[in-house]
Amino acid sequence: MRASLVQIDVNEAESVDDRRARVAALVRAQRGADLVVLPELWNLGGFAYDAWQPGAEPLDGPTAEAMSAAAKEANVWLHAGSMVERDPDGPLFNTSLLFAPDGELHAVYRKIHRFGFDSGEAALMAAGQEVCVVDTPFGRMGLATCYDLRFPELFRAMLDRGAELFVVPAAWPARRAEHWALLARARAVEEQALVLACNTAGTHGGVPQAGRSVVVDPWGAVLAEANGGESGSSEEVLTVDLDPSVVARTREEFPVLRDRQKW
Ligand SMILES: O=C(O)CCC(=O)C(=O)O
Repeated sequence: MRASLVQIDVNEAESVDDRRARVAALVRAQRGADLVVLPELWNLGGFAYDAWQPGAEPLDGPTAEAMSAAAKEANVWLHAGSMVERDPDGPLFNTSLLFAPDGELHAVYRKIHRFGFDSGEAALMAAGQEVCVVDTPFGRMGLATCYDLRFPELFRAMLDRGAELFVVPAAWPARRAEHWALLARARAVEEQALVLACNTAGTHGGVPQAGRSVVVDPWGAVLAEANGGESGSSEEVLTVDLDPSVVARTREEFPVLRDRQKW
């Protein structure tokens, strides 16, 4: 299986329309990959709070439409990262979309843990309520978003629903780049799963982004990592070949999950 994680530079110098068109072209350029992954809120910016209300879209809006078409043209599975979704009844959600190679919307995940404490997502968005694990040709895929990475109980809940790989789009700040790298590996080791974590690059909303998109195997080995860190990051397409059967093999060879206690 070939995966391409597109670590997008999100910055205010580029209009949302231009970025949408540029990202669609980047997805189309990944033809030959099996799975393409984009970061969290790449169209408006994870810290561009003022843009969320005016730029929110429904699930059949221009961003979803462009991503569906790009997945189809490239003939890839596309985890299109997340967008600000406007629910017809009012609230905004931070919503991730997974498209199949025929352009069909295969899964929708609304971010459960909102980042920002008393501001940002926590103030402006509603929390998702549904754990999301879906079948794909690469195994059962669990969907989580950015701050969710800090909550192991969500990953256990996905494991209990059969998850074998996790895809995690993010807009994770450079200031906490080491947390990002550590937590991506921790989730892979504790759930004995593959983790594909795609972050944004550049600076938006005044917040430099960590980059360091990463693919981790169930042993915690980093299979590929993009540029970035505490001093900032730039756009990069991270392509990696992986064997999804490593998950079943690892769980059989080193069966720690069998020793779980429930109380
Ligand atoms: O947990 C963190 O340090 C960053 C989380 C975040 O930026 C987000 O969820 O958007």
